[in-house]
Amino acid sequence: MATGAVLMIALVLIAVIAPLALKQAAEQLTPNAAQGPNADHWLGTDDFGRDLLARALVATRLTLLMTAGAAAITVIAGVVIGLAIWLSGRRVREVALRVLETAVAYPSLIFALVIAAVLEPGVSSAVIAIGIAGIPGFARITANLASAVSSSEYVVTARLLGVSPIRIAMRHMLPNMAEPLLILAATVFALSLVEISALSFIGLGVQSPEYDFGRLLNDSLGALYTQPVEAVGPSIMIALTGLSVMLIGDALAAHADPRAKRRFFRRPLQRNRTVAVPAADGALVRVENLRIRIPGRQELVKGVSFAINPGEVVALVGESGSGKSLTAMAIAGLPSEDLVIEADLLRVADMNMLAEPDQSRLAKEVSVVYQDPGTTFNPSLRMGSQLTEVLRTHLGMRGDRARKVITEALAAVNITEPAKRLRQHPHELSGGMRQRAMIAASIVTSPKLIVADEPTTALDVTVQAEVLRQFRRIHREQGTAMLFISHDLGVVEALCDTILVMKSGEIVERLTSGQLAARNVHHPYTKALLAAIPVLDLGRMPATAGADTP
Ligand SMILES: Nc1ncnc2c1ncn2[C@@H]1O[C@H](COP(=O)(O)OP(=O)(O)OP(=O)(O)O)[C@@H](O)[C@H]1O
Repeated sequence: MATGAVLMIALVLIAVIAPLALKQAAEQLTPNAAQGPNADHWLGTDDFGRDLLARALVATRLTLLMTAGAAAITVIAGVVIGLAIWLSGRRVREVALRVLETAVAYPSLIFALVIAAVLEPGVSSAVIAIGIAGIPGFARITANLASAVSSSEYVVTARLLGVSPIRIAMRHMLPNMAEPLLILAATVFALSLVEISALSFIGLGVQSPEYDFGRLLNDSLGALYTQPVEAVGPSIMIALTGLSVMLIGDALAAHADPRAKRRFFRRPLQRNRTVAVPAADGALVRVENLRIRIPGRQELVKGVSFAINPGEVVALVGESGSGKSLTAMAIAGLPSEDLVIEADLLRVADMNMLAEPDQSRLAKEVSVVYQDPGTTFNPSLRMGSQLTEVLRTHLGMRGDRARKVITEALAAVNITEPAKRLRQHPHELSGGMRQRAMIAASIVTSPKLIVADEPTTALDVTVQAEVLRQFRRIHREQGTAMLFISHDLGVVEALCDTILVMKSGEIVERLTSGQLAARNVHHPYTKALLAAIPVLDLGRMPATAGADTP
């Protein structure tokens, strides 16, 4: 952004100052005709003895004004038309979209040439021609963006509430489309620059004695073999103007998509650390003094320590934003790339999670079940190909064998007609079914650890009970260790051996299941959580390995 902005500021300064300071050198006829570059005329002079550098700099004002004018016509008309299409009735919209599609199929420069040829050649006709020629493309893109926003719940609600279409467009739609539109506007500016220069170059744009970059290029054509340096000034100015706008557009795009930006700032995990660490203490997971922070800002997780023994079910409980998911995802090897993860020790089995552990081993030994079964699966792929992916990729199973294994796993989590489910898309399954399918997929590799991040929160109470039953069964049958995240003590009471209560990035209380059952809690926050337990009677799980709470 900085380079693009600095370049653009420099160009604007040139556009303001050059016509005032260099007009004489740029336009006064002198006897120094057709000189090559020299100390007085850095780019030489033209056939009339005018300074070529001065002319290129003076032309910046007219070129920028024309480009801005054309881009403004395209963007304003494009946005108005694109929004109007989505605010009008279905019939008008269908016809308008087809008309736009036909117009977009026609190359905009040829469209501009036709308009410019019809109008009298000159500055305003070039601006109007290029501006109008860009409208269909911009309107089409705006209509596409508007189509996504107009089906969002807040727009539908506003419609139901009787908010006027113009108000819906200004308050609800435009602000939510502003970022991509701004980025596109930068592209439109760069395109308009090239097209306006092209029009002037072929004689349909700016007419002598006025001159823009394209007109200067046109003037240089006659002397291309004898005085080729004449083309250098306007060419460089066109390239610099286009470059500055595209750099600004790129920066806007990076700003709109933080993931694109964070690659540059990514603080990698300590790659130089050894991948394998000794696991002599018998714990499956050991976390010592885990700290997670946003670079340059406060810590989100502030020195958390705990262990999970093989076969143990540990719960991380706490209010929203207390750092449960961050802790769990660091353990699962899925930390957010824009965060800094530090710890004295962070290991699963003998894998050092601060280094980059072997992906294939990680996929087999640690499974993750996420909160929202609606977003876990790719809606465009059938369940079969998604559920069998880990088996095919990491266990090298062939398709039919993988399908057989996953069919059995689906049946084990009480999914009816499992073979049929594999042929279905995610939306054809209920939320509870999708979550159980996720659980089935998480156990087929016989992982040592399942990290379940609020796996029941998005489900209704009866489905919650079924999903919890499945976790309990898996634990009983396979002895898999689990890290179970919840903000609900009632849910974890039925499932977990050890309960770690988190608040503001710290573990404020550690409880065994016995202590929790006996309501033997001390921290006021834990007491408050206990008071909020909903009734969900699942019975207790059989006791497993004892809690290891350093
Ligand atoms: N990538 C990130 N960049 C900046 N802040 C983040 C990031 N991820 C999480 N946070 C912040 O860290 C804090 C802890 O987040 P975390 O997701 O661990 O909370 P949680 O306890 O799991 O809450 P919930 O129950 O709502 O999921 C929150 O304040 C959150 O806004």
